[in-house]
Amino acid sequence: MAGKQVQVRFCVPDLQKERANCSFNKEEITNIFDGGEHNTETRRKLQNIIFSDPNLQDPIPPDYMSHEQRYENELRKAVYVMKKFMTDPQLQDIGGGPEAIKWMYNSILRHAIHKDGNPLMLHFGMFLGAIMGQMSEEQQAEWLPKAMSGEIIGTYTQTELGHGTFLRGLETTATYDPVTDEFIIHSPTITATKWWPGGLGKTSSFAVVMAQLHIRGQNYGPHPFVVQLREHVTHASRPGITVGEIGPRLGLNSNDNGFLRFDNVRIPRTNMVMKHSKVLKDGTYVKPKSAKLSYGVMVLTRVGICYDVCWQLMRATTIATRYAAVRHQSELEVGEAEPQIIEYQTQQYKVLPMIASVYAIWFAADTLRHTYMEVQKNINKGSDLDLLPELHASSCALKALFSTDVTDGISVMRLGCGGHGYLASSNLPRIYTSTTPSQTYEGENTVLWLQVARFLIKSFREASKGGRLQPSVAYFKNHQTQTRRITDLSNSGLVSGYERSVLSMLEAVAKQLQQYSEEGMRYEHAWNACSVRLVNVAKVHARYIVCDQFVKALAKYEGSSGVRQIMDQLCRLYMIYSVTNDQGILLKSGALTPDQCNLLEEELGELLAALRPEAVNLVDAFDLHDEVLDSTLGAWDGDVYNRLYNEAMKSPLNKVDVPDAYYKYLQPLMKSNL
Ligand SMILES: CCCCCCCCCCCCCCCCCCCC(=O)SCCNC(=O)CCNC(=O)[C@H](O)C(C)(C)COP(=O)(O)OP(=O)(O)OC[C@H]1O[C@@H](n2cnc3c(N)ncnc32)[C@H](O)[C@@H]1OP(=O)(O)O
Ligand SMILES: Cc1cc2nc3c(=O)[nH]c(=O)nc-3n(C[C@H](O)[C@H](O)[C@H](O)COP(=O)(O)OP(=O)(O)OC[C@H]3O[C@@H](n4cnc5c(N)ncnc54)[C@H](O)[C@@H]3O)c2cc1C
Repeated sequence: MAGKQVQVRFCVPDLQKERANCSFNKEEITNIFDGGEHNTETRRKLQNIIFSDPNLQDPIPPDYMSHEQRYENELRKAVYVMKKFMTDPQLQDIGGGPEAIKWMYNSILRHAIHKDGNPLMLHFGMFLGAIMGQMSEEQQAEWLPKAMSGEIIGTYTQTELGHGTFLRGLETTATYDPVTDEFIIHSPTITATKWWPGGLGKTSSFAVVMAQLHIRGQNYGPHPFVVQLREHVTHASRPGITVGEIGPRLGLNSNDNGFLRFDNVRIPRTNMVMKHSKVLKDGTYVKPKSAKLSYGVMVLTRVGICYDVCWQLMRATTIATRYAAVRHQSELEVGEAEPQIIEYQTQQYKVLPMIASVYAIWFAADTLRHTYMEVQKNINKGSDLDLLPELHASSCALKALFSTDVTDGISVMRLGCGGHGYLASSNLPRIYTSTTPSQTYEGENTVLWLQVARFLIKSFREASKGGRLQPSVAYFKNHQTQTRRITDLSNSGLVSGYERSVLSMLEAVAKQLQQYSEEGMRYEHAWNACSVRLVNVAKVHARYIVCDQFVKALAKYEGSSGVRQIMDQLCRLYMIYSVTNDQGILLKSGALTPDQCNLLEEELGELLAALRPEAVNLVDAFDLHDEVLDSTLGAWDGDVYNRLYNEAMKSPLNKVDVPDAYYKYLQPLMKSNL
């Protein structure tokens, strides 16, 4: 147990001092992020199993491996995990087998086993997600056992060379042939080539393929189909299939992201994924309740990404905070000992708001997950889909906001570790390169912001007509009666300040849209001409949601007073950090005055000072195992300098005193200049 470990494990004196006085129960916080005591126990049990298993160690640091070695090493571990989890009796109490694997890959532990991606990530994420969320019960009975057991490995292939964002523009076709009761899957152009899917290059034997459904010359839009790509046993690509890997990326280089082309590949009609839309044998198309239900796997993944980036921020803040408590530099007072860098207010301003952000993200992600589950329940019951626009808008808003905040936050954590933060052994570079693509995949963020804006403008118009509003925009109902200025600076006052700013921004942009329309501009062009403003208002609305959820989560919190108190401080810090960052917006909308901004900035300084003594304890409470951190700077013992030195010794260049390259290139140059 983390609490007990504190008593017995070695750590450097600086960290001992930090840990000596803790005002709250760390274990209670650990349980929050695990989703309950039982989950904490399960995670720790899994940790003990996987981190003591030599088969899950890397033979050399992955940074020194070739492209092929990295892929092979991660695939080896992923398959080992699957086999081990299928049979290990210790795992039976968490469902054993596939359930245990799913459990692990849906937790922070996946980042500990697979440090730079995992060839089976899309299999466990979107392929299984598509089977469970998009297939009929009959289809699930056929496909789920095969996918769970690893008999087939799949991925989700939607993006093409020519189109990622604009789904309706996909070019891959699935044409129904009623004579043979088959679909013909085809890539008519170079730009129709599927491009990017994880695990597609060399790993997957099957794929869910998004293709334009054509029946008797009519296009019914993009629909998902299951296609076999590789033969059983030999794994050779099947006739009509051209498949391979797309080459090195900024990060996640073990994922074998791939390309895929189809040359009139025939699949049975029943391989269309048919929970929502169907094609009958005679070619009749059965419409879904909403055309957007086939986008459901993306929505689920956007929810998952909110948690995933939160875990990345937990790792980065733990590393940077511990390092800030161990690192001494410069002078606060002339002639005095060099202080821990965490004593500098500017350093506190780097780490503490990011620690607070972890909580903010977690609570908002949890609410989003519940909305997702409610919508799923309604879909399964066949009841109305009223909440679908709310779910779409909130999942777009939070995925876009959190992927941006966390990527930026990780960058700040790296800078906060000075030069050592740039070393691969700090793990901050890899945490960064694994997180930044979340701003692009599963919906490029600008595009998602524009989806949110579309929802906001629609809701704003609805509000002015007194119409029904979705929960996240219920506050629009007051928009005509409210004055803009807020008078109290409490958390609820600041939340209200955000509400008023969103409304003020919406009013202005709606007016501009109207004006362009009156001047004869087509709506789509007017929209484009206002889109920078539209993205801005969507971002402020998203920040409002997160602040609001944080305050609401604490209002419901029933734990100890110590934890409650520290979370109140973190919530306050998050609110003031956000508002002061956005003060231009809040001032412009008239929600705040310059004097109020000054008061908030003063309070921000006081909060940083109040939270400073708790910083290390706060990140300890995330309870991240050293294997999860994988960092010379962030390990629990704080033995930073020995770790840095030992890692440097692993560089292959240090195997010999004088490398061959010297004799080949440098020596001739140096000799010729003698
Ligand atoms: C403690 C428990 C923890 C559990 C945690 C579990 C953690 C799991 C870990 C997760 C790991 C994450 C690792 C992820 C790896 C991911 C790999 C990446 C995979 C991919 O990238 S797959 C490809 C993704 N591609 C995209 O996202 C494409 C983006 N484009 C689109 O989504 C759409 O094309 C777009 C932009 C929405 C436009 O669609 P379009 O059809 O053109 O729609 P319109 O703009 O015309 O709008 C029409 C109308 O429809 C509404 N709409 C659109 N989409 C949806 C939707 N999905 N749902 C509901 N409604 C939707 C839209 O709002 C419009 O409505 P109107 O009423 O205004 O008309
Ligand atoms: C690491 C990684 C893993 C991935 N894994 C998968 C996977 O497993 N399966 C899969 O199918 N795909 C996958 N993708 C693809 C990913 O989903 C797409 O790259 C993403 O949806 C963005 O689409 P795009 O590349 O076409 O970008 P584009 O849409 O071409 O974006 C380029 C620029 O154009 C702008 N833009 C585009 N449309 C608009 C608009 N309407 N309004 C304003 N601006 C616009 C964007 O904001 C952006 O600045 C992956 C991508 C990455 C990076």
